[in-house]
Amino acid sequence: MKYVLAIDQGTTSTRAILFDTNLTPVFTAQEEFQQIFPHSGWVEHKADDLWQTTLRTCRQVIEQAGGSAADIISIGITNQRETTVVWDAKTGEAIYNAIVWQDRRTSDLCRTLTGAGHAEMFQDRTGLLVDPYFSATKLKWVLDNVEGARARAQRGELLFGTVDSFLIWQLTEGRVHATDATNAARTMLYDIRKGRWSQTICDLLEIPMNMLPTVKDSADDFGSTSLLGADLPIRGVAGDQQAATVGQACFEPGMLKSTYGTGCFALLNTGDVPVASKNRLLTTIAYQLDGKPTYALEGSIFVAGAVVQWLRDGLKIIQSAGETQNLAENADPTQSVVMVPAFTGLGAPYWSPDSRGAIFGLTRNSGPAEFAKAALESVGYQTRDLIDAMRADWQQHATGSGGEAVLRVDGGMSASDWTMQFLADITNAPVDRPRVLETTALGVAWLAGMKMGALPDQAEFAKNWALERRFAPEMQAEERAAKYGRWQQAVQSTLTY
Ligand SMILES: Nc1ncnc2c1ncn2[C@@H]1O[C@H](COP(=O)(O)OP(=O)(O)O)[C@@H](O)[C@H]1O
Ligand SMILES: O=P(O)(O)OC[C@H](O)CO
Repeated sequence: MKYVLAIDQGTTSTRAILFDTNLTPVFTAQEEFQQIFPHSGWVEHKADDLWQTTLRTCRQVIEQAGGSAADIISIGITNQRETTVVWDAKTGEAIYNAIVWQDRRTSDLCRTLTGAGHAEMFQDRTGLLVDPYFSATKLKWVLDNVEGARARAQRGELLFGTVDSFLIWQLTEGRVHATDATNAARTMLYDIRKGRWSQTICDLLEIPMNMLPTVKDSADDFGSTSLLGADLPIRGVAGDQQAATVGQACFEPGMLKSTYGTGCFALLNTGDVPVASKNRLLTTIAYQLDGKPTYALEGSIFVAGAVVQWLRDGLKIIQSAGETQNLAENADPTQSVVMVPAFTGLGAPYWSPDSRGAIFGLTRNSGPAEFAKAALESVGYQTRDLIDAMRADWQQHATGSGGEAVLRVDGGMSASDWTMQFLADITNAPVDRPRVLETTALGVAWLAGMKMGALPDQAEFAKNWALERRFAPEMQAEERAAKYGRWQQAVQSTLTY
């Protein structure tokens, strides 16, 4: 049997998955690694943990498949995005821990950049809002705070990369320093229209451009590795949310996917047009094939499944995530408890880093069931915020009817039927859950296998997308408006600007 190996290097764990040539996942290995919180709002990973868990999980799946690496046609890498690594160009050793996308240490610097009038320039070039979320200010922080870093970078002794780049460098033993356009688009250093690193931004942030990786297509030649038992080509690379967009076959303008993991990330394909958002969404690259970028509007929510983890690990009112279903079904329908899970600030469309969570509408009878229901509903409300913003941005650009807006969902939390039904109800749009929920790994496996000519082309791949269940909106318009109104009121009162 022949396989494609997908590496999914995520925020809390690394997974290696072997797909057969029908794109069925057949073997999986997964390893969690340490989360480091040195100060409030700081989040780091040991770069070597990201690499070692990658190497180990890859070796484990190959072992599971009978040990023959020669059966692997190609490798694809998908990754937590924005997370920033700076490493020694000779040894590959990181000079500082990986600074994770959730890290807020550069919020003052971002405020200064915005205050100095640079926000528009950043949005024009990169499609992004100036926020600590992205790599640029994290890289500047390393250059400013690790002794001798900037001088060493200027001498060409240090390299920068997002996690994909770091792993490619390690896998190819230093031969390839590259990334793909989707990852580059998350750095806040890349001009998404011109398709090259922005000299203006690098000058402003004093980032030596010689430390930046070469930017390639999402299906491209990223070298090969001989560390897994055979010489294996790396041919697919994409940031995890973009890989999920590909895995969901959202190839037509107007198609929309939303992934529900720890956070939630919705991407709307806008075709070859980089739509500038007027509603505080991000403009990004969904994928780049044959040198041609396909753009997307993205809404990023920092807390989705994480609110369920909080019910389990913080409040301890459930033992497993699945229990929320039963609790929500049995909640008192006369209560209107609203939870705003702004644990680490609010992402799109509010971008309020200093907001904190709040609960409204408690009565003496509010208990675990009402809390669980409010937690699941908060995910639906936040998605509605994004979709309203997307619709507003998209309507100005889309021509023709565009058809019915359908939301394709995936990620761990999309297993929750109750949440998916509420999502359909509150957005007033059908929610489609596919049979394969491993869309992130699937997307990059397809990119890597297709590049080798071993998997179907884009049209054929899109045809194979299969629906498991459609959730159709059932809620009455009046109830929807009343509920969403309460959410809007609640969220407004947590904003700090
Ligand atoms: N049945 C469920 N109901 C509600 N939430 C769930 C359910 N199953 C998983 N989750 C949530 O989904 C998240 C895990 O999804 P996953 O896609 O593995 O996330 P990540 O890739 O971000 O680690 C967890 O936050 C968990 O609380
Ligand atoms: O690793 P995940 O699945 O939490 O995804 C993280 C996103 O890429 C951050 O932008």
